[in-house]
Amino acid sequence: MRYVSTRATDHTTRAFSDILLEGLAPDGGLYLPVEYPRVDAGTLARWRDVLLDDGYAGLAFEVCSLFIDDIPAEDLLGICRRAYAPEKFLDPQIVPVSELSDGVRLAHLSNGPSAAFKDMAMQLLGELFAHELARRGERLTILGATSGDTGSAAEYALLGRPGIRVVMLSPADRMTPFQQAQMYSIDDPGVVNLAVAGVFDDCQDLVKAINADAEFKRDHRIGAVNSINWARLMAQVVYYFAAWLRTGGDGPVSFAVPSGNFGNIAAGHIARLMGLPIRHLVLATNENDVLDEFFRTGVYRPRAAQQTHATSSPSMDISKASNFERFVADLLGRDGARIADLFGRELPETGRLDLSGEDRDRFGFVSGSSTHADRLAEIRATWENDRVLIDPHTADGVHVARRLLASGEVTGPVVVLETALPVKFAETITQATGIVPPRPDRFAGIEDLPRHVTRIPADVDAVRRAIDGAA
Ligand SMILES: Cc1ncc(COP(=O)(O)O)c(C=O)c1O
Ligand SMILES: N[C@@H](CCOP(=O)(O)O)C(=O)O
Repeated sequence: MRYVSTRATDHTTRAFSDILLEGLAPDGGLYLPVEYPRVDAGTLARWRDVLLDDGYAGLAFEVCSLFIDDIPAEDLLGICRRAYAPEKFLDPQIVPVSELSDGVRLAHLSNGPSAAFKDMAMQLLGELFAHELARRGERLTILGATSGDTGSAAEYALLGRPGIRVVMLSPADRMTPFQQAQMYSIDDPGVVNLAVAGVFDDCQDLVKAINADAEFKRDHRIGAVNSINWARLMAQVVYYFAAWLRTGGDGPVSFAVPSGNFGNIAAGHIARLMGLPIRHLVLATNENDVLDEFFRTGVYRPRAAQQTHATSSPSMDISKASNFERFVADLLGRDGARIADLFGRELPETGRLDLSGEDRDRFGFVSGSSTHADRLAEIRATWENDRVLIDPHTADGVHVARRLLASGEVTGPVVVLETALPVKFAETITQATGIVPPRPDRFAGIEDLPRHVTRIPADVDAVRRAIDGAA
C-alpha cells in the first residue's frame, strides 16, 4: 500500500515505513492510503474465525497486512503478537463487548497499560517504531501533544525503547490529578514532560509548527504519535472490526464514538469505507461541540483557546480536530489542491469552512453533544441499572447514543466505544454515584510520587529549546 498527503497536488506516494517515522507530511497535510482496501463478506467470516483462534493479535495482523507491504509478514505477526499480548491487558479478549440492560453495548477499549483507548494503537506503534528504527539503525524524538491520555499511553509504550525519546506537551492544569501523575511521575531521561500554558489545541499547534520547520525536523529526527500519524488510525481501525465481530450476527451495527481530535471516529469511517457493515457513526462531543456543529450544519468552525471549555470529559476539550482534514479529503474526492487551499489558506484566513453544499450524509455520520449534567446522569443511571461504572468520555457516547436511539435517528445494535477507565476521572464518578472507582494495583499511590515536568509558555521557541536541551 502506498500513501499520499491529503494536500498532494502531484502523484508522489510514500511507503508505510517512511510515513510511520515521518508523521505529518511535509506540505502540512496528513497521510492517507492511496485507496482503502475492500473487505468482503467472505473475509469477514474468515476473520471471525481468526479472532476466535488467534485472538485480537491475529485480527490486527490481518487488518494491518492490508495497509503494510514493506514489513515482512513474519515480522508483522510478531509485532502484533507483542503489541496485543493478553498479559498487557486486563481482559484476555483485549476488546470485550458487553451489553447493558437497555441493549446498548460497550466495546471496552481501555483495558491496556494506561487505562485509555489510546493503548490500543500506542502498543502497536511502540513495536512498529522499534522494528523500523532497529532496521534502519536510526533514532527518533517523538514530539506529541496530549489532553490527558495520549501522553501516558505513548510514554508507557515507548519508555526504555532504544533510540526513542519522548517530548510530550500537555495543557498545564487541565488534566485530572491521576492523568498528571501518570505522566509526570515518570523519571527517565528518555521522557520529557512539558506543561504548556494553554489548551490542548495550543499544544497540537506547537507540534505542527515544529513539524513545519523541515530543517529542525530533519536535524532532530522528529516523529509523531498523535493521530496525525497514519499508523494510529490503522491500529484503531482494528477495534471496529473486533467489536463488530464480537457483537455477533452479520448485519449492520452503529458505533457511538466519544470524539475530540476526530481520530477515534475517523478509524470507524475508514472501517466503513473498507466494507465493515456500519450503519451509523454516532459522533459524540462534550460542550466543545465543533464537530457536532459540523455534522448538523456543514460548517466547520474551530474555536479559540478562550472559547474552549474546561469540562468533566477533559480529554475531549478540543476545538481544532486534526483528523477532520482526512474526512474532508474523502468528502471532496481526494482533491489535494482544494484541501490545500481549504486547510492551508481559507481556514487560517476566515476561521471557518463552509462545506454545507457537499453530500456528507453518504458517510453515515450522525452527531450530538452532552453537558456535565448529562454525563453525571448517564454515569449514575448506568451504575444504578447495571452496576457498571463508565468514565465521563464514555458517558458522552452513551448519552448521545441513548438520545438518538430514543428519537429514532439511530436504529439497531449500537456499540458505544468505552474510551477510558473511571479511575482516571474519580472526582466526576464520585459526584455521580458516591462511589470511588476501583484502582488497578499498578496505579497505587501514583499521585504521591515526585513530579518531573517543566512549565513552558505556548511558544515554539520554548519547545525547540526543550528538545535541544533533552538531546
Ligand atoms: C478518553 C478519551 N475519549 C475520547 C477521546 C476522543 O478521541 P479523538 O480525539 O480521537 O476523537 C479522547 C481523546 O481525544 C480520549 O482521551
Ligand atoms: N484525547 C487525546 C488528544 C487527542 O490526541 P490524539 O493523539 O488522539 O490525536 C489525549 O488524551 O491526549
